[in-house]
Amino acid sequence: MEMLKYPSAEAEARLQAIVARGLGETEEMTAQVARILEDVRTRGDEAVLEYTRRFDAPDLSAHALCVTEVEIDAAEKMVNPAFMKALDRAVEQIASFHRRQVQNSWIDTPRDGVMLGQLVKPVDAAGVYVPGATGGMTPLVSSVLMGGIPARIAGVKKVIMTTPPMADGSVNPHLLVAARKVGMDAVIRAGSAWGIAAMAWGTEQVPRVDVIVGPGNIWVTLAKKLVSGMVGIDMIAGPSEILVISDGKAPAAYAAADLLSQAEHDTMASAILVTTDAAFAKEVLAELEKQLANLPRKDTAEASLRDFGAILVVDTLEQAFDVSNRLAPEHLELLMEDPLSWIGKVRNAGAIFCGTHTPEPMGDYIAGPNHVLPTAGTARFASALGVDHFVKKSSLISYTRDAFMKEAEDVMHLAGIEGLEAHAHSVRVRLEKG
Ligand SMILES: NC(=O)c1ccc[n+]([C@@H]2O[C@H](COP(=O)([O-])OP(=O)(O)OC[C@H]3O[C@@H](n4cnc5c(N)ncnc54)[C@H](O)[C@@H]3O)[C@@H](O)[C@H]2O)c1
Ligand SMILES: N[C@H](CO)Cc1c[nH]c[nH+]1
Ligand SMILES: [Zn+2]
Repeated sequence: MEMLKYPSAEAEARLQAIVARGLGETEEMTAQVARILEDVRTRGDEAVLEYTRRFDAPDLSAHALCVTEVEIDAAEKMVNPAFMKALDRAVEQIASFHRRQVQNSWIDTPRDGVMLGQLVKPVDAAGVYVPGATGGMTPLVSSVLMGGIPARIAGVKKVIMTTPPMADGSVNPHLLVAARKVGMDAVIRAGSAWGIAAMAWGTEQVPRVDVIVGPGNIWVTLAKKLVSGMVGIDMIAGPSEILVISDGKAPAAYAAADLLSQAEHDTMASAILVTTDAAFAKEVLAELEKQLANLPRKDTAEASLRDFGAILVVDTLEQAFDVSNRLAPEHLELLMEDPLSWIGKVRNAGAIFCGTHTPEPMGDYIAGPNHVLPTAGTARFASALGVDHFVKKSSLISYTRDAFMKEAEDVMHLAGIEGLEAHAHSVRVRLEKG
């Protein structure tokens, strides 16, 4: 990763390349995902099992898509007290944050004889995708909480989750314990596009859901995009992103560590530093080298920094915020003095982390807000996963006879302009009755 002065032609080219990454899909990838979706739609469990065996768990047995209660009982005996303590704290803090998001139904009487309102109702069934990488290598326990807790708070009756199994067909015990903790009704061992397809269409063993939420790699995200419309989806929550704005006053080691925290997620993740301090930029570059050397996921992080990373040196912090607003990053870190006084400059960002002691991973695991966030520039219009993604709102309308009489003429007039006589007649027939 090189250091670039911004604005400059080189920095512009780099930013364009990062923006152009989008989801990173090719036509062939989209076609492949479409084929998988169709295959699962027509062949159900047989197809899901085939893909799971081919990509993740060669030894998966024929009837084992759903994890059993016995497996979860066994998982509870495998996890240690430190995990349970951390899990309990995370659950409590995430639940407390999401309870504040609940919207109640309301009724109003804005005009004499007219009652209007909005009924907020949960969807009947929701599916939570929990990433696990090939063979369940990076089981995102925290994503179980981020999907399950808001669904439960919204009042969804049936909440299931699906995740790629490990090579022997088992699911990581920490995922299972977290699933029981948030009250998942079923855990399905199926990752990638076939996991999404199973929940979207329903199969013999997997219940069909109304809404699918959760993050994932390019295959998961493409599948969610393709099934959306037939089933609700939360957003495009693809490969992770971080943009750090720094005035150079925090230790360079912090900035480097925070960039790597997201780069290690995926070769397609993106990590960018924008700073007003050229000497600091150089120090961060050196720190990245140093910290990368000891990272177990060095190869992934290195590829991410090479392809979608950048260190930009700007003249002013205002320029730094311009760059950030253009990219609309999933995570924006304000690693600077008095970050709150700059909040007004942020227009597009999934989540904003303020100050030296708020590294991005606090939000990934424990702070309370959801870590499922819009990526690929979609923070321009999309928001963090929350209770709202699990409800729908029905409008409520009621007129008394007198109130109807007052507005009937106007309705008939508007219907006439639209050329919709039956609409007008539905009002006229009542007017004529008096
Ligand atoms: N935006 C967010 O809110 C957010 C939150 C957490 C994680 N993430 C992102 O989620 C992703 C997690 O990715 P992951 O890989 O660890 O787990 P994942 O579960 O998303 O992907 C693994 C699945 O993809 C399958 N797969 C691999 N190669 C494939 C291919 N060629 N065709 C079809 N399927 C294939 C694997 O077999 C496995 O089932 C990362 O990109 C991470 O950055 C995003
Ligand atoms: N940073 C991810 C969102 O992009 C969420 C996560 C889960 N576990 C670790 N990180
Ligand atoms: Zn993370």
